[in-house]
Amino acid sequence: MVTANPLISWTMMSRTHFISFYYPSNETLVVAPSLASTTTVAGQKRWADNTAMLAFKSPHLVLRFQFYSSIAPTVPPRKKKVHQRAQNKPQPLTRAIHTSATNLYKFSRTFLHAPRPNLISTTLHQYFHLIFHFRRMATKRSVGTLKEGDLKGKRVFVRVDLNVPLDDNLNITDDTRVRAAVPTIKYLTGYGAKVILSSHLGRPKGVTPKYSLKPLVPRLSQLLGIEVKIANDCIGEEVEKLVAGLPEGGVLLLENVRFYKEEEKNDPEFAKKLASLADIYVNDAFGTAHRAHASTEGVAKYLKPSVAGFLMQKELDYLVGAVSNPKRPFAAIVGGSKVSSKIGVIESLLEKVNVLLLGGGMIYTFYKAQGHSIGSSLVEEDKLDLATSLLEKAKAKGVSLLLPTDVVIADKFAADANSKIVPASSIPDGWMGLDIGPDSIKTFNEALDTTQTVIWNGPMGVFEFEKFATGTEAIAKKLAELSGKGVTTIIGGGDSVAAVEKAGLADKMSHISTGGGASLELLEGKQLPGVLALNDA
Ligand SMILES: Nc1ncnc2c1ncn2[C@@H]1O[C@H](COP(=O)(O)OP(=O)(O)O)[C@@H](O)[C@H]1O
Ligand SMILES: O=C(OP(=O)(O)O)[C@H](O)COP(=O)(O)O
Repeated sequence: MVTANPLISWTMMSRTHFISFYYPSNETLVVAPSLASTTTVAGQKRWADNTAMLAFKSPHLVLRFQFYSSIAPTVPPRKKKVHQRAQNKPQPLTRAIHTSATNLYKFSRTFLHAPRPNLISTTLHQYFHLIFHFRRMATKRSVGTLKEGDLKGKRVFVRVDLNVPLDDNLNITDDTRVRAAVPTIKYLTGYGAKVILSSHLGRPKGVTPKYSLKPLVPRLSQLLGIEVKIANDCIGEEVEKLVAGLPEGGVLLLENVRFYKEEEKNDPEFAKKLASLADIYVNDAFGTAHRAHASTEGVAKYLKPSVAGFLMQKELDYLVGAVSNPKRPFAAIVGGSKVSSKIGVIESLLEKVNVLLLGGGMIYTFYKAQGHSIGSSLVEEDKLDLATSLLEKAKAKGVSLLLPTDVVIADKFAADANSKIVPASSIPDGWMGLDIGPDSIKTFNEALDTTQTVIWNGPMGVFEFEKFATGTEAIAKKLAELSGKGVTTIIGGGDSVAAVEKAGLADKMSHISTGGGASLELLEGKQLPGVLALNDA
């Protein structure tokens, strides 16, 4: 009988989808026959002979499904004869899921003697929820499906995320996002498309010169090997003229799309104006995919096809793929200062991970919730109850949630502050925790040594100050070392990525995400409007 909450994951292979139900307890394990084996054969629903129905005990896998979807129009040769019908007339994915789920229900009732019918339906509910979520996120049409015939001479509106940090002299201090945008642009120009690039920079209120995209032009031109033109606006006559004058293979960068308040309001008229500039829409702005704005979501309604760029695809592949079906043990490291926006992520991560390490500014909310003195450390008073319930939830789920045992404290928030190392449970008044301590680093490293997949979001301390960068650097080094041993390491979040870049370890990691908020929303199980708006594969 199944009693624990399931973790459901979905892996998309080239032509087959696997859905696995993981129950983190020593319960009965059942491997369900694949859908292809259970769907209608010669007018009869039956289990195929070659699929064993297994029921045995295991701490992990309980139910595993396999089905063929609409993107998998054929079944493997071995099954050709039996599944003639499935081969000739592929089922739409949604029907396949439905059939699959119905079969699971019947199967469970018949072969497990329906121990808990309501449990089965709960499982199916979650099953549907997750499948639709991941399916909608992961099966969008790719820019790679567009070839010369589709692109030559066509105007392509490409939403990129060029929201890069600039110093006071408007020099780019981290060009990761510019470099990440290049493959899609080069692909399009290579096929003779006329590329219209659109992005935001910062959060301007109206036209604000310091948020102009002009400083991006030299670096973009250098990376693309062509002279990128810049418009003074993102809509209007002048822009239309510049677009009309674009040669095949040319690139025009529109001015900051957030100079119009209509952008963030996802105003349909504004979206139409943007769309009127082009024939095709490509969204490659993963970092902004969690925003339903005119240039990320609205515009897709008026341009066909609307497809995902290569960066968008890569991000979804890694984040959806690695998190939906991770190699285990699976660990998450969450730090940084955005406690309120990350505490929800912790809750959803507890459903997925085996190990959860917390650092950065959010730990003090947990300590305070446990009754410890935290001095003047960062705390979100309204999240104390949530912190307590998360600690209980982790315990109930058997997730190893580790808080730092010692911290580096400072007498002020400054690079030259006096500092000392104290147990995390006794921070004196007037002092604030700004980094994790050496014992914590050791414990975290040991915990990470056991893992196969690690996602990291948020630094362990105020790494911008050398004195408080040790914990963050230690984690970056550990992940680089683990990557070398075949562990999948995924870094998301602007500051975490900056810390890894600063340590010179970015190229050692399996994946560096260009989206902080976007990757977190994805991990939380939220749908990204910028992805949903695109055409299905
Ligand atoms: N103990 C702490 N107290 C205050 N700020 C912290 C602490 N630890 C880390 N930070 C700050 O958190 C910021 C990054 O947080 P956040 O934006 O949540 O991360 P990310 O951008 O990686 O998602 C950094 O500027 C860092 O200085
Ligand atoms: O930098 C971004 O987000 P991130 O800091 O969460 O990675 C994106 O460009 C989105 O910007 P926004 O959070 O102003 O919408």
